[in-house]
Amino acid sequence: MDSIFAPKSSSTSTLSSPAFISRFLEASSSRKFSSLTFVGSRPIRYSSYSTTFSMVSNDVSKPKIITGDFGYVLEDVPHFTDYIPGLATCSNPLQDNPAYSVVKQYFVHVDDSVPQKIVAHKDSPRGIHFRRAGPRQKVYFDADEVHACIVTCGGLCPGLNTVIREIVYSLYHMYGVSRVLGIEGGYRGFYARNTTALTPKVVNDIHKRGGTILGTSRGGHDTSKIVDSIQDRGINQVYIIGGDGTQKGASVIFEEIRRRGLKVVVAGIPKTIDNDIPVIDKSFGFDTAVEEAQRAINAAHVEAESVENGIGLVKLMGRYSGMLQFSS
Ligand SMILES: Nc1ncnc2c1ncn2[C@@H]1O[C@H](COP(=O)(O)OP(=O)(O)OP(=O)(O)O)[C@@H](O)[C@H]1O
Ligand SMILES: O=P(O)(O)OC[C@H]1O[C@](O)(CO)[C@@H](O)[C@@H]1O
Repeated sequence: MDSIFAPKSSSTSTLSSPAFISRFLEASSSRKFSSLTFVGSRPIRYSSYSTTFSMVSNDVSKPKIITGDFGYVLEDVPHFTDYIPGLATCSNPLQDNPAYSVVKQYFVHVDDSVPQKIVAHKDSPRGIHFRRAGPRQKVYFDADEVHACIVTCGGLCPGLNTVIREIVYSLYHMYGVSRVLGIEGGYRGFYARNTTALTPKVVNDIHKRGGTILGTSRGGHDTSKIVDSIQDRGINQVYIIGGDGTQKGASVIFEEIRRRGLKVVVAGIPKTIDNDIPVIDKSFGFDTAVEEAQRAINAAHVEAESVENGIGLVKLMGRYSGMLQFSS
């Protein structure tokens, strides 16, 4: 969440790139997260270690690839600094926050990236890397300037309300932002009349409830109407929580925002109860799903054991992913 705020573009020799781990690889299952757009960006300085960074593609429809020495490949994501050069920056408000300023190395270094594969051989190429998430020292928005919105799309997953709450709390309490709007009922809520003002008070208890307080839906993705609404409402940070379809939608929203040259950040927050995203440790809600599944399995086990030739059958969600079944 901190990565929505990105550090300063230095004046020379920089390439802009997003701060969230930008691009999740396709899952081993059928789920595709190939076009996630995450927010926050920072310049990539030519570091002393990797001296040959070069941008291979800066087309939003194609992967943003940066290469370096020893077979280093950074699969980056697009960001508004790609098309709005020379944006002013300011210090991250967290630098003055006693809760964070005491922690050494709290901020993510501009050159930090996360390797796709942990195991490597001494002679093998360094391989594919992703932008590392986390707070940067410099950000692109003044707190007063920010008008954020949050939307949830696709199916339900445990933890959606917790994610909404954390975004609101972080924006308010860590970054001093006071305008956060809840878009109701998924993508189509952008062009509906109703919205919800999200304040710490409004979201205080929502993590104790299931579902999403914003409501969700499938369908209703009209890109230009959505971006019209973003523009008309003066929104400049868009937090989109949802699955692979939702992230494809987020990607085309960003493309339209880019086409219009708007200084608007689009943050895709991946939601999958199936935990089928490589690179990240665990997707939110997965643990709860495992716990619930265990309850069902245990109950079925008791039933099955209590009768002669008893069989317990529990059907779990997951389609082509076996993580939930395996873990339960
Ligand atoms: N290729 C796409 N381009 C634009 N919008 C899309 C695309 N695919 C899906 N969407 C939109 O994203 C929203 C959610 O998509 P979808 O119903 O596929 O759920 P999902 O995000 O994949 O979540 P789940 O994993 O629960 O199915 C819908 O409003 C849908 O219109
Ligand atoms: O019923 P369908 O179309 O297979 O989709 C259900 C899938 O959606 C999810 O509920 C969420 O992605 C999966 O767990 C599940 O496998």
